[in-house]
Amino acid sequence: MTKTDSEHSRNGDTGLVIWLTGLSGSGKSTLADRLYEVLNKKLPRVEKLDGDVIRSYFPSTGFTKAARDEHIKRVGFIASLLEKHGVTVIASFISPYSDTRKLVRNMCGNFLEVHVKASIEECERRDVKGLYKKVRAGEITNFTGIDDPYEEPVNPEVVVDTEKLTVEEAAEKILQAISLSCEAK
Ligand SMILES: Nc1ncnc2c1ncn2[C@@H]1O[C@H](COP(=O)(O)OS(=O)(=O)O)[C@@H](OP(=O)(O)O)[C@H]1O
Ligand SMILES: Nc1ncnc2c1ncn2[C@@H]1O[C@H](COP(=O)(O)OP(=O)(O)O)[C@@H](O)[C@H]1O
Repeated sequence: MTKTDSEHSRNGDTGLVIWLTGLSGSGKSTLADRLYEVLNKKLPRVEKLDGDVIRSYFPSTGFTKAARDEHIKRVGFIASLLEKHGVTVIASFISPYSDTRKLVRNMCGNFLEVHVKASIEECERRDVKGLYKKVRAGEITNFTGIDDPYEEPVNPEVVVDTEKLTVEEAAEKILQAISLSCEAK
C-alpha cells in the first residue's frame, strides 16, 4: 500500500457506489480490481459488481439498448440496496447511456461516477479479450464504440485517462476523490 493509499479518511460507516463507466478495454476491470484490493483492507464491507461476471450468470442478457438498460437498472438497484447496508460497491459496467446512468445515480445515495477514458483506437489496440478482432471479422455486431453508441459522461465526479495514467496513478486519483467526497459530507 502506498503512503497516499493509507491516508484515506473514509471509515466505512456509510455506503458508497463507485460507478466505473467506459468502453470495452478502457480499464474498468483492472481499476475495479485495484480499488477492491486497497479498499477491502481498510473498510469492513466492500463488493464488486462487474458486467462480464453478472452477464456470465445471466447469459441471455443482450446488447440492444433495451437489454442494456434493463441490465443496468437491475444492477443499479442491487448496488443501491448494498449501499443502504453500508457496503462500498465498486461497479464496472460499460453503461453507455447517459439517461440510464442518471437513473442509477438517482437510485443511490452516495454515488461517484468515474469515466474510465481511453479512445476507441487504443481500446482496439489493447484488444484484451480479442473482441475487437471479432467485430472487424463481422462476428460481433452492436459493439460499443464501433457500431453502437457510447455517450460520454458530461459531468462525472472523476475522469481517469488510462492512455496517460498508469494503473496505480488512475486508482490513486479515484481513491483521492473518494476521500474528498466523504470529507465534504
Ligand atoms: N456488443 C457488445 N458491446 C459491448 N460489450 C460486449 C459486446 N458483446 C460482448 N461484450 C462484452 O460484454 C461486456 C460488457 O458488459 P456490460 O454489462 O458492462 O455492458 S453494458 O453496460 O450493458 O453495456 C464487455 O466487457 P468489458 O470489455 O469488460 O467492458 C465485453 O466483454
Ligand atoms: N491506467 C490504466 N488503468 C487501467 N487499465 C490500464 C491502464 N493503463 C493500461 N491499462 C491496460 O488496459 C487494459 C484494460 O483492460 P480491462 O481492465 O479488462 O478493461 P475493461 O474492463 O474496461 O474492458 C488492461 O490490459 C490494462 O493493463
